[in-house]
Amino acid sequence: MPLLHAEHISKTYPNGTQALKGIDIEVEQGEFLVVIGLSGSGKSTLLRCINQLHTVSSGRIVFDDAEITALKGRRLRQARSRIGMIFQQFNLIPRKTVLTNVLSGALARTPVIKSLLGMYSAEDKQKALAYLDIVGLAQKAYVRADNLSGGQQQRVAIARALMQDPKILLADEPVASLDPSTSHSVMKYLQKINQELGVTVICNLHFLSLVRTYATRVIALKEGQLVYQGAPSDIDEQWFKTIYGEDAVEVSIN
Ligand SMILES: Nc1ncnc2c1ncn2[C@@H]1O[C@H](COP(=O)(O)OP(=O)(O)OP(=O)(O)O)[C@@H](O)[C@H]1O
Repeated sequence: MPLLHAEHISKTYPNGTQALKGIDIEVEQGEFLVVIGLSGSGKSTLLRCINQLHTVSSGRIVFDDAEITALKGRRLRQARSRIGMIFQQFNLIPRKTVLTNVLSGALARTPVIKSLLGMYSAEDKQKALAYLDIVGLAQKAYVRADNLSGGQQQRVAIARALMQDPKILLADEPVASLDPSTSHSVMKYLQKINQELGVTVICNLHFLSLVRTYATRVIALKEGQLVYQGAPSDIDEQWFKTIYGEDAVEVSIN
């Protein structure tokens, strides 16, 4: 049984744009799956449908044995709490400390009044510090988030997502705002949590050189359809042109 199974999912936005057109994917526990494709091919929409930020127009998604596309209310919140997400723009609260930002990842199981007052349990604080250590930022716990570099902020976002005890982490172009060397650093931490904590990762990326270094499997979208799935090493020049178009040229990120 795969950890995640998207069956023939389609998404049409209210303005009529058909962003996904009948996608089938299975993701096994422990994979580091990278999604590639031109801008507008549907990568973000796919991730947002998986964690139900967007509802699918048709098809169904089964995650961890539950059909999340059919869940509502508390059961949907429970299922979603096992799906972490990080974004291109990090989405931290800039004026709060790094530790407070990480603790906010525990919101799903913290009573609203306690979270408003910043009253997190000692256990959650310990856990947040341990996750900051995993992403190499324990010494920055009491620094304001907006004093950190972009790469460090993305690592805080990873620690925040880990507070949910996710089974799967969705990363929507996590390095698109970062320079090349910082991009590798963030990707290495994602690889670390995949390999050492066993968190399955689905990550949208633009640069094939990163894909080749970090992905255990790749899928490619083109105009909302799945056009490739396989090993990163099997993406030869012909596949590259199928995915990105005849005129595309590969650019490396070192
Ligand atoms: N909220 C929305 N309302 C209407 N159309 C949308 C919305 N979000 C995305 N789209 C459209 O859906 C299509 C797929 O967009 P999506 O953002 O999923 O692609 P993407 O591959 O992630 O692109 P990028 O790499 O630029 O982020 C595009 O045509 C886009 O313009």
